Amino acid sequence: HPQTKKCTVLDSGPVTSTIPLISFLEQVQETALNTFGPNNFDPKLYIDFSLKSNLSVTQQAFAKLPRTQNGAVSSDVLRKFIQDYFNGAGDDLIYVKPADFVAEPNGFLPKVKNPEVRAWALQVHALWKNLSREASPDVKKHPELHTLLPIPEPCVIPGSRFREVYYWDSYWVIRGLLASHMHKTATAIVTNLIYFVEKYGYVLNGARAYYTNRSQPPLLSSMIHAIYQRTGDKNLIKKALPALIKEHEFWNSGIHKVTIHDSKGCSHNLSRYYATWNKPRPESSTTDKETASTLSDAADKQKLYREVASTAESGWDFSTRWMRNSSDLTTLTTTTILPVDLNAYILKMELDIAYFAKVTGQNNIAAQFLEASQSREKAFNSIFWNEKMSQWLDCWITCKDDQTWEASHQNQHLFASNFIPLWIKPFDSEKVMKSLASSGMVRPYGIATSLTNSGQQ
Ligand SMILES: OC[C@H]1O[C@H](O[C@H]2O[C@H](CO)[C@@H](O)[C@H](O)[C@H]2O)[C@H](O)[C@@H](O)[C@@H]1O
Repeated sequence: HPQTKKCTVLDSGPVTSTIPLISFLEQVQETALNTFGPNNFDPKLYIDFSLKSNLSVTQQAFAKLPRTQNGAVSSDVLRKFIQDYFNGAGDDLIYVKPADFVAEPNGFLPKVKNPEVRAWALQVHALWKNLSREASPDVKKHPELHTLLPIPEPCVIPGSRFREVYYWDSYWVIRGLLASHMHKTATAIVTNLIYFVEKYGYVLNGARAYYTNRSQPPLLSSMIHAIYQRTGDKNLIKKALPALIKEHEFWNSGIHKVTIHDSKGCSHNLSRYYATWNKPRPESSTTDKETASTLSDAADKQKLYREVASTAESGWDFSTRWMRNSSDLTTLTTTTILPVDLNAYILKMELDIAYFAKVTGQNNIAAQFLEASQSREKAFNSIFWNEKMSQWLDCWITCKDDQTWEASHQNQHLFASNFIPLWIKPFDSEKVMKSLASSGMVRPYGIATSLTNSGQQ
């Protein structure tokens, strides 16, 4: 709109400072890419190393490595340096057998009768042993040597290159653990996530020092709700409530909060993804620099890095959902999109908090969060709902002034996220179910994230 004030071209958002170890490991990462080449190169491997000696000793040794005229280090020299000065990625996490694991739990999947399927389900159940870890004592004793963050309880990791606990993965981990009757392990996981809220003010993307600039889809209240339904553990709820209220504040204040006016002039408060970072993500630094290499302007690169990190906060990471041009990753514009799923998770958080407060006799809090949920429900109907398509659509926004935004348009492409509100009681609707069923996204083995085969995640 010609009269709309153009938002700042320069990236001026907040940035969380990082530890010196990360900057050093990024140098090692870059050197490794030059030395070993791009084939099978995983930048995250290098940022997950822990140090055998202190940082300055390691830095000095690195600076002294023999280099060719163009600064390259030979493969043999770099391999030896890595062996001498670093512990392997993931070595600072110790395998631990979950205390409540039994090979065949009583009453396990009672409806599954077919012996072959039961045998397979038990094999899947046994995977908990492979995926359970605790931080080595050295992580607590010498945090400056590790990018891994200490957590108070054992955890379950996604596996493979994801060697640490992740926020939203934990939701499905917990659903699985409950099916496996492992309530203690499930409770330990939420204890770790609550610890993050107490320490950082929100749940980190994952338990690494390079994940302290963003969160992930906020499903903590849903995890606690699932556990409570199974165990009736009121102590857990009492302990969790202050953390959940703090997390709610994180998503509804500062950079995450967007006040938007609808077509009738009513204002609504909704939330967006926004990372406090405007550099390449350390765990993907070489990849992000490559993505930004087509941009010549330093300010444009900075803005793109902010969008990249904010997209990682969405948990979807890269998807045409966040791109203006579906074949160009540099057109990511996540921070100017109001996402249906994020706001649905927050609405669920509000309903869960109200419920937990009621269960523990804190009626004022219950009333306050019920009211918040009603306001968000109104915003859903006004900003996200599309009557013609019978689903909710992400809303692209433009900035009106520093405080207020206006809806620019709804993104009419089909995404699985358009249907997330169905998961929450007030939106349970036959009409939307029909539109999901006919969307083309329901496939034999699950729901596709979108209908665009873009090669993105
Ligand atoms: O399963 C763990 C997570 O894996 C993906 O994202 C993570 O990896 C990215 C690159 O290594 C990182 O930048 C991002 O912040 C991490 O969360 C996946 O996209 C996530 O949904 C998933 O939780």
